Amino acid sequence: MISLNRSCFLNKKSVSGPCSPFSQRQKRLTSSSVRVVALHSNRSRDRNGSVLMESTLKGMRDGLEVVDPNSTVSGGVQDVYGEDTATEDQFVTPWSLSVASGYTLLRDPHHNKGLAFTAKERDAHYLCGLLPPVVIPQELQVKKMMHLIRQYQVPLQKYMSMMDLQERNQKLFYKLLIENVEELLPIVYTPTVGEACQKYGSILRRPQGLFISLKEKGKILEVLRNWPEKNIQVIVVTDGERILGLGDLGCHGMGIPVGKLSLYTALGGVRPSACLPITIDVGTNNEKLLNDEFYIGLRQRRATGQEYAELLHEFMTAIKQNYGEKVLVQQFEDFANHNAFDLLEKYSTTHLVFNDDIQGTASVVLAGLVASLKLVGGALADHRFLFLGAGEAGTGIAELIALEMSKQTNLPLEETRKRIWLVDSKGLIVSSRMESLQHFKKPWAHEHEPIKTLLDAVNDIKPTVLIGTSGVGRTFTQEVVEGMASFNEKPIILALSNPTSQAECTAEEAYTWTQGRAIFASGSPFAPVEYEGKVHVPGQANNAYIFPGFGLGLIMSGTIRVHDDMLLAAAEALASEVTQENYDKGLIYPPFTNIRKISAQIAAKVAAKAYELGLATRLPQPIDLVKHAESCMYSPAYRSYR
Ligand SMILES: O=C([O-])CC(=O)C(=O)O
Ligand SMILES: [Mg+2]
Repeated sequence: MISLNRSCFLNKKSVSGPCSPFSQRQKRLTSSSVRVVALHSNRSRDRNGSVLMESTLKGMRDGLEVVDPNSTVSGGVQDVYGEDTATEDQFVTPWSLSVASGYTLLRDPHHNKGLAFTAKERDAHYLCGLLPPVVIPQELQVKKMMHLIRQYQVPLQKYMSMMDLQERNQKLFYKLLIENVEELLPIVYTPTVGEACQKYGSILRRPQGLFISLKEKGKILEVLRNWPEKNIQVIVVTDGERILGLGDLGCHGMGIPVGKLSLYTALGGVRPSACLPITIDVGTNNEKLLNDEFYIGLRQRRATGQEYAELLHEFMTAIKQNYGEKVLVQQFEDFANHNAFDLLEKYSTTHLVFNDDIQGTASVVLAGLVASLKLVGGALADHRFLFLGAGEAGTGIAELIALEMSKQTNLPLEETRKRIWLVDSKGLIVSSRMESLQHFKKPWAHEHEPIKTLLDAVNDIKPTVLIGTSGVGRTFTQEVVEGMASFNEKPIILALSNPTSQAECTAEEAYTWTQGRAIFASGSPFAPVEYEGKVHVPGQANNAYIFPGFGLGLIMSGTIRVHDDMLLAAAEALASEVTQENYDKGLIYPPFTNIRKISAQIAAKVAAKAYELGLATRLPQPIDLVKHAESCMYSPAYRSYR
């Protein structure tokens, strides 16, 4: 392989196709399957070697930070390959590497188009003979893949076939996902991703993210530099200790950051090359994994205390050092409660961090509650809330509801919290338990007699809203749900634990036990239920509604810190997307089909709040933030290669 130094970069005209003088000469100079690659002539490189658009350069010369009006990419997203700045009918060069071959092009998921390579492209890029003769458009490829995926009966087979596609042809993967979001979300995400994590050791093919284990202590920065992409904007990181409601899956938790980041791209339009999935491996306390000869992680019990804190601190420091602080949303995902709260608190003042299980879930649930008020009437402060589960999701949601109530009523937070009750594994959280409570539960310890069971708490508190976040399935029993139905005309019941096996009750149970009166949503999807001739469509109160748009809003505005008001703004934006038609079906969330449009609305509201709070650094503020968000979004359409 020949590699050229930078002075040898050629301009656009010099490699315009198979007949250009340069490419003829190059064919002679190199082996028949090797060629030299050009970068666009209208680009220059900054001090770090990144490509700058002419208009940006002009802006810098003028001493201004500008937004290129013609650019379809912004929000600090660098378009190294020129793919996103080019319209679909312009030509781009599919490599920024100095040398490539047709064979490697087919094996490069970023640029591979499979059978969609045109005859001209096959000729120009040394692909002849490497593909069968037929040329098909991307639309037909989508149809073909969907046909294939629908033939698999087992969800995990569908998952694996999607993962194979992601490794083979990234644009096709995202086009499939975007165009069939309702059908494929349960495959690449909850609930199937849960099963994939449980079996990750045996289904892992090519690693899709970075594994940082205790063995990497002292050299995490070096490990980060092994990742091929440099312009990272979103990191999702797990330590695998509480994967969905499935518990400690150690290193197998990697499926979660990979799945979440594919939604950042498909639902929120963040460029795939800007996304980095990370699993931190400090061991596992899962005996089954420790004894499994195929387990892929460290075979030791979890490091805790100082050892854990030091590794995490080195990681957080290295992240900032390597990627800077403006362009990074760092999403903590599926950590155990004790670490999740501490990490969020510790790093929220120094890093752009976000915990999806605490904050994303809170925002999505608040949106559903705001929407459900249209169906049940009253203001938030007129309702009584009872939670089963006082961990990340439970206390996170409770706090955001209390905050919103406080904004609406001008009552202090301490007062509005009193309308919210939480039950944990030891019963109702009351003030007599204060001493023994973990710190994140303390604000919810109200004056009350101790109550041991959820059923007794339901009958005593008489909540209008019952929310399950305990990670334990089948805990909303018939008696509990019937209790809710006995004192509420339309009981609001949210069974949020994931995956489906951990849901507190099924949609069918919720509708049947309330004679079709429940307003029901769940974390994992349930099919519509017919009860006495009426079809009820359950909503999916899953944080996937919020985090992709939320992340896009932070990125496009160059926000440096997350603020609770941004979570409230995201919730409002989501609630306002529920249409009358949705309400008529009993839905408190809009369908996922329009999620990219919804994400743009959420991104715009989040960015607007960031500008208002003075936390945005990408100036000047674009006039139309929704249009700007839409223009920042990654498109999975193929580009034409010169
Ligand atoms: O992944 C999901 O479906 C939602 C989530 O964050 C969790 O359950 O931990
Ligand atoms: Mg999670």
